[in-house]
Amino acid sequence: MSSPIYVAIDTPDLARAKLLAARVRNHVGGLKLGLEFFAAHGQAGVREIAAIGLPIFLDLKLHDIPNTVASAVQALHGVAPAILTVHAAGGRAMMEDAKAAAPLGTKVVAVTVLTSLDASDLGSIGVAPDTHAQVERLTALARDAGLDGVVCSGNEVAAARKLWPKGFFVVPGVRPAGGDLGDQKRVMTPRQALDNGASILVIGRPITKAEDPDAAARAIAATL
Ligand SMILES: O=C(O)c1cc(=O)[nH]c(=O)n1[C@@H]1O[C@H](COP(=O)(O)O)[C@@H](O)[C@H]1O
Repeated sequence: MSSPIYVAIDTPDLARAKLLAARVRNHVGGLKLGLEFFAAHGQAGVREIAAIGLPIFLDLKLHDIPNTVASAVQALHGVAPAILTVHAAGGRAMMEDAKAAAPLGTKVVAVTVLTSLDASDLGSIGVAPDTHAQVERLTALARDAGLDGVVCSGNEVAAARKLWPKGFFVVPGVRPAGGDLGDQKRVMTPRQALDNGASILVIGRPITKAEDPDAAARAIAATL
């Protein structure tokens, strides 16, 4: 079975992205490219990284009116990523239209509550300050909209999977024991996140900022 680790290649520097991807390629299951990389290099850049031969998770976290999101997803057919993100908070119609516009083999997954937010952050944007309840609510909405899965933290993934046993669960906010949290607030170790029901783990800085990214990826893989 291929590794559940997707490395977040978060850099606007194409040469660095290629180097990182090439260094970790034998010990991870896929590569995640997000806003930072896409803003700098667009689809041409995605194709260059895809040429390394691993599945691509294109994390654009689309969140707009249904027509705009569907048109953006349609415009991505040239890269047809393995996984694509939208924000569940965009609503059911937006998610339905995003899925309908996606290439056949692309899993469309919805971000529930960002792992950089805690209960008090939810309160500050007018949402009930309960991350579990909000993840569960948005997971049910994504399931009913016909998406493939959701993104949530390792803290909520067991409860979310209970609501959607066949869903595809993406867990970021993953840190090896004692690792630097950075801007993440809801974190978990890779082993715990998998045990709780994650389908894949998104791991960025613990690998990409390590002196030896390949060794860091291997060390994390060894804990799984
Ligand atoms: O959709 C995501 O991948 C995502 C959702 C979320 O709630 N939290 C989150 O951190 N991410 C992404 O996961 C990666 C985490 O990176 P590190 O914190 O460096 O491991 C980043 O690329 C984030 O954009």
